[in-house]
Amino acid sequence: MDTRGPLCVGIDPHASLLADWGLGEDIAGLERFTRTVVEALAERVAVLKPQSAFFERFGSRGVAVLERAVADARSAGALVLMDAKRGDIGSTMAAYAATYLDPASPLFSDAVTVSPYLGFGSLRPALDLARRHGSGVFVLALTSNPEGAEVQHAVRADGSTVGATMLERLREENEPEVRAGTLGSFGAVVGATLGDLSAYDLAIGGPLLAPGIGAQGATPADLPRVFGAAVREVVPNVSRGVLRHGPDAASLVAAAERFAEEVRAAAG
Ligand SMILES: O=C(O)c1cc(=O)[nH]c(=O)n1[C@@H]1O[C@H](COP(=O)(O)O)[C@@H](O)[C@H]1O
Repeated sequence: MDTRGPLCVGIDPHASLLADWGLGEDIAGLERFTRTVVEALAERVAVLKPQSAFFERFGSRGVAVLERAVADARSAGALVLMDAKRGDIGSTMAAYAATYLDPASPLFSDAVTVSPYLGFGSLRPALDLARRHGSGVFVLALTSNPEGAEVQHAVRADGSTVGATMLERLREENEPEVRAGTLGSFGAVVGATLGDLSAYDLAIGGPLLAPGIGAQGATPADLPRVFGAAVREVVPNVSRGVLRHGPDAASLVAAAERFAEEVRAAAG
């Protein structure tokens, strides 16, 4: 992020975007869309975040497009954060972890998003594998969508909210790295749409993925107000807000650069 700018661009091939780009809602359209984004941005932006659902919906050939995108983006020097939002009992979680966090897997990524709502402890296989291979895990804590509150703001027996508990668990997980003076590899997903979060301790010693800028209504200028001092650890994500400028590669690049510049100006 220091060298490439503070931005994560999502690769979300929505049917509506394929249509806007003059592409078919089929494998050829998916392939062209994905290749255009990777070729335009993988040498420039810090992080690319493919949203797995948009590829899985095309079956095995869609997943093959995703595999290729991950490999091409990584070899162009971008970090790949696989947005898979997996979560299951620990023994099954181990298989999800192997899918995204084992270097031998065709979908091996620098990091993966996971859902902790089967209990933070159920994520242990992913946390351990990420630690072993130097990759990362982003845990849903306070999501950008309004429906998230009914789960994440729920108050536990000890008076803390579920979302705050996830942040606390991540803080514990990052402790060894923080003690060694580095940023930990275990991040939280915290929506940029959520307004003032000063009630939460966002200092988890790891990165904060902040989706919601652009199509969901948040702007880079909101980041300091939402994240306070933790704004330095924020990785802002924009998907449709950049992708709607395609298929012209120069327009995609210009849009990503504009967002990165606005983030820099806002977050310092
Ligand atoms: O984990 C995520 O990336 C995520 C978490 C969240 O709380 N909200 C959220 O929008 N996302 C993802 O971030 C992207 C946002 O896309 P845009 O709204 O088009 O910028 C989508 O891929 C979402 O699935």
